[in-house]
Amino acid sequence: MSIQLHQIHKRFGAFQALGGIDLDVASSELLALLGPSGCGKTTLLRIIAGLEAQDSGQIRFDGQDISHVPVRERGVGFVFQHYALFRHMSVADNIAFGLRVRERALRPAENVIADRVNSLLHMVQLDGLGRRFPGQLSGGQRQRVALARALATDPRVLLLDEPFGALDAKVRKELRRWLRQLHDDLHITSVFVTHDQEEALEVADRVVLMNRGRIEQNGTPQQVWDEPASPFVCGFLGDINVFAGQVRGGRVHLRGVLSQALALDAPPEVATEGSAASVYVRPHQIRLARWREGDPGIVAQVCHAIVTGPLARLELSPLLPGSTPASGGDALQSDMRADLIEVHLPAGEFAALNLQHGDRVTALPLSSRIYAGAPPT
Ligand SMILES: Nc1ncnc2c1ncn2[C@@H]1O[C@H](COP(=O)(O)OP(=O)(O)OP(=O)(O)O)[C@@H](O)[C@H]1O
Repeated sequence: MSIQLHQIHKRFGAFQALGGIDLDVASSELLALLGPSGCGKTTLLRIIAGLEAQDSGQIRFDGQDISHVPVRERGVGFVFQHYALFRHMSVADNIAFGLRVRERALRPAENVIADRVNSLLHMVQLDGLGRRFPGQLSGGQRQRVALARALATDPRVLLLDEPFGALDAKVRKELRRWLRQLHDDLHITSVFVTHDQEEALEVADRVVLMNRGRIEQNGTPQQVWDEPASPFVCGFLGDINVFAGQVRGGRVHLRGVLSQALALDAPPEVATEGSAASVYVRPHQIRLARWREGDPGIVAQVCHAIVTGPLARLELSPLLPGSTPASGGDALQSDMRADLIEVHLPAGEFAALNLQHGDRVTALPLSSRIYAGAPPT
């Protein structure tokens, strides 16, 4: 079952929650709606489900307009963040619920329901736990029951709202891999909401980045990671260093930090001489070396370093323009400080550099994304 959304608008009073969403979800696709709190992800999911009415725009399932079809007739399964299981019902009764509330003519016989419940319990790896009550299960188990319950009625579309949001990091990781596996087995068109970029990139076939009720980018995990379409997307997907720059002679020169022999190629859309640019560099895309006169890079001092397992994370304090790296311009003492630079490097490389607090280094961006305009303040 494919889903097509066309120009979905939604207001809550004067507040525009969705400002014209166009989105196609292919049949059997697992799509993530990703974005910061309040950007409209849940509202969009609820509109697809029919739990919320759009102000305008169309929703089609397999090309058929279901914009005004009530929730019960849309054939969607829904999983919420907070389990939403019936606490007074056993696990088996929870899973059977959607089948038992069907009108008499469509309701399966009790033995058919029992078989279905058993096969769903098996699918979510909870064999033998049908008689337990939700209070006797772990959070991860409860979410799997919620998923089994959503699947019981053979929905055409599965919608999941932060399904693992309330779980601890380890269980969350396990369950998202398991969800991916389950999706690969069932091929049910699924849309899930998350504000966790790692979760979206790891699990989804396609990621839709939302911001303030609009879609900023729509692409495969690889596309949005490698080619973020906007500063917002770049900043949202993982840790980032942002530098102010200026175009001179077709190249971008950094401002606000002291750099040596460093100019970056300006992309065509940022080529106007003298114009402002923003340079986005991920912490692992920086090469670090002990400072030497003339070596290319941003001149900085080591502020802070921690090693966790295979990774060293450093914070560097860049020297300010006009200071001289060899003698003065002590960035650590200065009142005027630029933002700290975050650098990630393999722990072995960090150990080999043998850096101490206050040591002077050059930080060379190996790869960057450059956008027109000054960085956001
Ligand atoms: N029933 C409502 N009445 C008024 N405002 C609402 C209502 N539902 C949502 N909103 C507002 O619409 C905006 C989008 O909400 P929504 O729940 O879709 O965001 P979200 O991206 O899912 O956020 P989160 O990740 O925090 O759940 C928010 O500013 C929210 O306060």
